[in-house]
Amino acid sequence: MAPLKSLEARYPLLDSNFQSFCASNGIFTEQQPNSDRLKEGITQLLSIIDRQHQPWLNGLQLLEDARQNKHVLSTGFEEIDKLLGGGVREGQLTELVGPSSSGKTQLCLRVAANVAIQHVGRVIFMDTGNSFSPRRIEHFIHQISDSVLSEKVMSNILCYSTFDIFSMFDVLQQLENSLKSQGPKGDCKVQMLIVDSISSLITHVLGGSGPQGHALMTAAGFLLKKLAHEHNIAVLVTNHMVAGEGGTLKPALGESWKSIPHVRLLLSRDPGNKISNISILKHPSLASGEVARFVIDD
Ligand SMILES: Nc1ncnc2c1ncn2[C@@H]1O[C@H](COP(=O)(O)OP(=O)(O)OP(=O)(O)O)[C@@H](O)[C@H]1O
Repeated sequence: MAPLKSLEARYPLLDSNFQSFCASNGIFTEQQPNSDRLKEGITQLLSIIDRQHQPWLNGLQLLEDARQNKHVLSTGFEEIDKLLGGGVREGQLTELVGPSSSGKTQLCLRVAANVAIQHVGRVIFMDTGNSFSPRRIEHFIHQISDSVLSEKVMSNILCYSTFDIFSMFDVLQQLENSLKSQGPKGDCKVQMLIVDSISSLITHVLGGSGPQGHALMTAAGFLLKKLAHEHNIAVLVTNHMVAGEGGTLKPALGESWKSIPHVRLLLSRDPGNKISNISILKHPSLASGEVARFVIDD
């Protein structure tokens, strides 16, 4: 027990309970107190424990991480990419706010098709309102490129239907477990996670005066940002709009949500007009208020 005990002062986690657990499971025995293999095992165990904690990163390491892992994914719309400095960024939570029929779902489907084609990555689409349309995706794939194999691209877009916030947590947890076990060099990297719409899941639990709804909303935002950051995924969520005071439209997830996403974009389209407008409401490195015009489908 002596070598493990000697580590106790440096690593308080290796307390007497931990040592007894190791001893009772034969991880450490009195017979081999100086075994090199055992020391190696302890070092490995400690590094696993260390990895459970978020490391402190300095500015240089963060810059290196941004350069190597947090790529910008083209949306497939030149005008939006130009507005956003290349597209949506891995590691960030991007929110698309817009009134009903402004084209949020259509834009998500088109972006999903583009990411699966251009970036040869996997896209997870969480459908909360039966809005996912494989036919529409196929249509967009042919629109983007007629030379790609649509079967292969389609098979890289996975759809999960979730109709309440708790099943969304379950799916996100499963996703996190599979990403952890797959490691960074999995066969086909998950590059984008889309939740259309996150507001329809959260507004159900926000009603009433209790604090649980807000806690669930914050937990959902935190989990999405954690997945984005730790697994270098671009997360895109939609937020519908509701009538506020005087009938003016406002995002369904309002004041207490707006600090959660890294990027907030407002989508709008006049009825009967093919041209959509997208403007920056919030961005960590770009000015708000800039607008781009684009056409989702010719
Ligand atoms: N399969 C389709 N083919 C062609 N146009 C479509 C198709 N589905 C939807 N649209 C068009 O796209 C417009 C935007 O629809 P979309 O579902 O993207 O809006 P939304 O912003 O997600 O609305 P909501 O918040 O109500 O879900 C629709 O009004 C319709 O004109």
